[in-house]
Amino acid sequence: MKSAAENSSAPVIGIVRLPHAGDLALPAYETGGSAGMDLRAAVPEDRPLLILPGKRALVPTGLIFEIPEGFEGQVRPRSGLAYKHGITCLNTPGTIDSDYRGEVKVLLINHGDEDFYVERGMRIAQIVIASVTRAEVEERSLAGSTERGNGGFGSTGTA
Ligand SMILES: O=c1ccn([C@H]2C[C@H](O)[C@@H](COP(=O)(O)OP(=O)(O)OP(=O)(O)O)O2)c(=O)[nH]1
Ligand SMILES: [Mg+2]
Repeated sequence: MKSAAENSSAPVIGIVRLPHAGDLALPAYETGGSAGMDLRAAVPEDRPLLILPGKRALVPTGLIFEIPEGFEGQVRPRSGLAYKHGITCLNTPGTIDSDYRGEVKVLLINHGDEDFYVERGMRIAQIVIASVTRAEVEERSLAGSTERGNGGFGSTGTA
């Protein structure tokens, strides 16, 4: 499989380190076929961030992403953290707009029943770069008829 660097059509994501990112590793695809690049927590080495059961926290990454127009970043949970500790992203997938120039942060929630400490450098979530279609909006007086009509929320049954 081609790496992103070998794939000439791959969008280039600019990344700017803020001072508290220090020498943390930049987001990277962990395997050749990974969809997401893992994001690391830029919390102080000597001050892990405690998330109590049922509570949430905005975790800094120390990074500004410059995503090209036509793409977005989707911040998604890591299944290992969810399975082992009940830690997930509250607003999932988080949306990183291509025109956002602030620090990317990850909103974690502790759905587990034990205290969870976010340590510096911990891989807390992953970011998937996806293309975006921007649509136009057109107001209409009537919606066209379809087989489904207004059926939803289980209207087709379960079996
Ligand atoms: O998990 C996330 C979600 C969002 N953001 C940043 C990037 C994004 O471009 C911006 C706005 O996100 P969103 O549109 O989801 O939030 P909003 O509540 O609609 O805020 P705004 O009014 O600023 O758009 O916040 C993050 O850093 N992490
Ligand atoms: Mg918004």
